[in-house]
Amino acid sequence: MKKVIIIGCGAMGGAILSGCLAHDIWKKEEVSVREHSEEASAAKAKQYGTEVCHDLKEAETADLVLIAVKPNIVPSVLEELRPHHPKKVISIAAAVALETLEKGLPDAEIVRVMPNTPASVGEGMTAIAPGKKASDELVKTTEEIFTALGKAAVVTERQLDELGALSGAGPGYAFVIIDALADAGVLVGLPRKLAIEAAAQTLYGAAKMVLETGKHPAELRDQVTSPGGTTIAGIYAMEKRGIRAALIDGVKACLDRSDEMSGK
Ligand SMILES: NC(=O)C1=CN([C@@H]2O[C@H](COP(=O)(O)OP(=O)(O)OC[C@H]3O[C@@H](n4cnc5c(N)ncnc54)[C@H](OP(=O)(O)O)[C@@H]3O)[C@@H](O)[C@H]2O)C=CC1
Ligand SMILES: O=C(O)[C@@H]1CCC=N1
Repeated sequence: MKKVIIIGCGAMGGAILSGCLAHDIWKKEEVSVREHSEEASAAKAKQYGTEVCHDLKEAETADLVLIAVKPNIVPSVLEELRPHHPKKVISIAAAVALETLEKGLPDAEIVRVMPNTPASVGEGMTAIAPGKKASDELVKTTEEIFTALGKAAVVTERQLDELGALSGAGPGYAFVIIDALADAGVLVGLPRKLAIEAAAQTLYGAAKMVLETGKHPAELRDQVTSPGGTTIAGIYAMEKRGIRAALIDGVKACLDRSDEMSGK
């Protein structure tokens, strides 16, 4: 039996946990969760049907420790963990560099990972950057976990930060776009529920076409835009309002904030 400790079982830690349980990567009894208090840990354990990590001493014998707290909490978690010499650690914290993690836990094999919340429904996109001491086995285990929860790519640490701004934060952008398209549907007369379903399914279907055909998105867009037709009129109006520049600026601002947070 494996022993996995999840430190911080919020939006992302919980998404990874539910994905791993659903895909039989971990069994409930193999996982213990730790929150900032015993009470909070018990509540999360009850929610997911897992065990509670009562004492970080348990990290001494754990096969894997997943750090999934907010970046500003990571230093205190590293301090708490250090005396217990965890062997294998995955950190999903944005803007907390491998160098910082390796200084905090000098004995551990460490991998930095940038997942996203669609991992909870098996459609995640995860970047994996191995630390200096990370064994091939830990990288393989990490790839196995996140491939089961969607797509995963082993990349450099800089690319992980860049992907953080694209795919890590990306679901946030996508939900805004879906919400805005649904508003547009309501504006032209559709019921809200139908408008949300149509907006979400349309983005999902378009994304699937890009992934399955391997065609450039511009080529697929051309198939929708008849000359002098309706779609090109819509795209022209959106381009005039700077839709592309808004998205590019958004990703750049996200990366700049990540660099600022990690002191670059
Ligand atoms: N959300 C996302 O889409 C993504 C997040 N990440 C990264 O994942 C990490 C977690 O983010 P997210 O899940 O959104 O944050 P959440 O706040 O949802 O989750 C963090 C959890 O950690 C708990 N916590 C706080 N202090 C401690 C502590 N000392 N020990 C144990 N648990 C503690 C929090 O409890 P409480 O709420 O009571 O404080 C909360 O349940 C961040 O570092 C973020 O950068 C990476 C990719 C995507
Ligand atoms: O906004 C955040 O801090 C996290 C990092 C990537 C997605 N969400």
